Amino acid sequence: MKAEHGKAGTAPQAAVPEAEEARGSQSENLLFGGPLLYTARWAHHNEAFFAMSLWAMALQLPRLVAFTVRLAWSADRRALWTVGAGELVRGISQAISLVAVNSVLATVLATGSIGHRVQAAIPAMIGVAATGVIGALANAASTSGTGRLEPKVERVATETYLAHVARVELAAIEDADFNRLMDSAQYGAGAARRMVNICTGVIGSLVSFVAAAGVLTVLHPVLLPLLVLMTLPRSWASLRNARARYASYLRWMQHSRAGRLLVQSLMQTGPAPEVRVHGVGPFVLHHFRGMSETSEAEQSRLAAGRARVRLTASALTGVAAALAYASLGALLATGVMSLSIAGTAVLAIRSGGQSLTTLVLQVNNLYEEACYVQDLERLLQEAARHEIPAGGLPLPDELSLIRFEDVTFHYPDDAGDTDDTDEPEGLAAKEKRPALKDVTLDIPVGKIVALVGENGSGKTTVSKLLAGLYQPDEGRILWDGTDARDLDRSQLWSRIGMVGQDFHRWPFTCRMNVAIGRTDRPLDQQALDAAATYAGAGKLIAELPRGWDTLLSKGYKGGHQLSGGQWQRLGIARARYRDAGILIVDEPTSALDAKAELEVFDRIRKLADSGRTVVLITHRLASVRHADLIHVLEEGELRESGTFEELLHKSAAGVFRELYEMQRVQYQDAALPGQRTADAAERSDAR
Ligand SMILES: Nc1ncnc2c1ncn2[C@@H]1O[C@H](COP(=O)(O)OP(=O)(O)OP(=O)(O)O)[C@@H](O)[C@H]1O
Repeated sequence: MKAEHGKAGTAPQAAVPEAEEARGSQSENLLFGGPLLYTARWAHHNEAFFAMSLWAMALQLPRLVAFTVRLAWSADRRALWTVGAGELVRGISQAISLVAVNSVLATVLATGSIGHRVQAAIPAMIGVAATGVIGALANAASTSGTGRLEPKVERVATETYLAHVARVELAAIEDADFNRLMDSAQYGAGAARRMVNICTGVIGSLVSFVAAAGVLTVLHPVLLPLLVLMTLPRSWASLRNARARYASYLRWMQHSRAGRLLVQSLMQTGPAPEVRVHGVGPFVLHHFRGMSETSEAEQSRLAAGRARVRLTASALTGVAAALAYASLGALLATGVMSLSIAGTAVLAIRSGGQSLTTLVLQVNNLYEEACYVQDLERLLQEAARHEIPAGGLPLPDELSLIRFEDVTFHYPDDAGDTDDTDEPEGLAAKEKRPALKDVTLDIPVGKIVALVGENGSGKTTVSKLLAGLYQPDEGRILWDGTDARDLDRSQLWSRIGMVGQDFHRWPFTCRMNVAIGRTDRPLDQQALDAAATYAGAGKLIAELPRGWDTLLSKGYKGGHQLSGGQWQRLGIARARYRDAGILIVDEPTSALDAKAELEVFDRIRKLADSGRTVVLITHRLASVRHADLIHVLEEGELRESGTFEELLHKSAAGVFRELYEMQRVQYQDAALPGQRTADAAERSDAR
């Protein structure tokens, strides 16, 4: 995709007026709530445009080439040496060849018998042939070296990118600016790969050009400036076009991503049923076309600009060429230059012109690719800034209490990005409510602690902070008195197992979907079986077409689809296989049948008996009856804490009691025919 934006994901034909772009297309507004184009203001904010000024880029280029060479060095040193040496030899052989050609011409055009002149030119002719052979061999070595090097450089760059991204705090991954950078930087690996190829070309063309320039300067000092003059317009044109492409790419990046999203929504298995039953297909297609047309307009605008710039450059090149050949003619006519020298000069101008044009084009390509490599480099720097700190205080082996102390937390504020004028009015201004406010609560180790409350009350947020995925804005999370910020995070995570509401369904085999809970140990089939039994997934796995080896992803050969409840069992098995001291289970039974739900809660209870801490988030209040401690949250604040009995008998106005009453009534009203409802039983028992 890179600068080409691709359809719908892509960018623009008839120029779209700026004001119209700023308002966004109908599809953008309807589907995404506003225009998707980034404003130049954002780009300035991120120094992207600053870095694109020619002078700034000229200063950056050596550094970015060095960055790529370092990548190549770590990818395959031998191949790098082969490429470097191959290109150097090729360039030198071209230079020697030009000198030899000059010698052949001078000898053949000299005075004397033709047989004698040809005979005298034979050594130089052999020289031309030999340099041709050496050049071809060097070229072959360089080509094969580049072929080996390129994919490795891309792999090393991609690995570096992914390794950095995987090490950043969750808050960074959710941050809109960091996401934009990840978007633009992902093309850096491909660009680094292309830069290797271009760099090798640059070495070759540079050496050839220096040779031709040397010959020209020796022939007559005026020839070299003429040659440079001929190449200038084309250089200007290609640099200008590269800048325009990159600027457009930056601006349309988010639009491209949204376009790809639309395409994928029609291809993936997840939305496939809804796409059909709800007839979403034609709707999405309609908007795909709408977004494509907007981006086609940008492509056309770019193409028109490109054509204009190229036309101007061609005209200027024509004038410069006429000037160069007229000067050569004048030198010949005035007898300043002999015919043989003029012949060599024409050859040198042609060869030097070709080398210089190639050199300029390659430097220009280098410049364009360097823009993307620079994004990659910037991402690595930003990722390092947001990196999860390594090391820290060790966790005591025997923990007794985790305490939230006056914890206030806001999620990374993507809505409040006021730097971007595309922001829908009012959003940024709206004060965001904290997800947690002054929360103080205890999680005694080895106990079952339940978090309950209405949707959006902050239960999952508490569990994520507990798991060290975010840090509080205010307040502290103390692990036996030590602030979690100072603890070694990798140690902290080794103690935690999580089954989130949206735990990931890996498109891998059933075995890997459980074993991925603990990848730092060799695969242990016995432990896998035990975890499956624990989660009540033994029968389900045994009945899968290939048992543990069944691929759990429709759309691949042999892929199998599980039901929501079956996936939930695997999620529980995964957390159990992780075998961590603190287990966080967020709505573990929402998709389970009644029997399975009872079994799961029973097993969760037994975990606490073996000394593990269970943090249980659930809306089924009857299931928290056996919790040692229940925290009730409302609108991000802690309302009540206590045991089931304490909370029920506290007061009629208690939040827990109110929620519990609502659920209890539902079941009582639904008593089976011939059965007494609990209320009726209570009433008659009282009598
Ligand atoms: N990743 C996020 N980024 C921004 N805001 C978030 C994020 N996750 C949750 N929120 C917001 O934080 C608040 C608390 O959400 P949380 O998921 O903790 O609630 P919850 O009690 O677990 O709700 P539920 O019962 O629906 O799972 C909500 O207002 C929600 O919109």
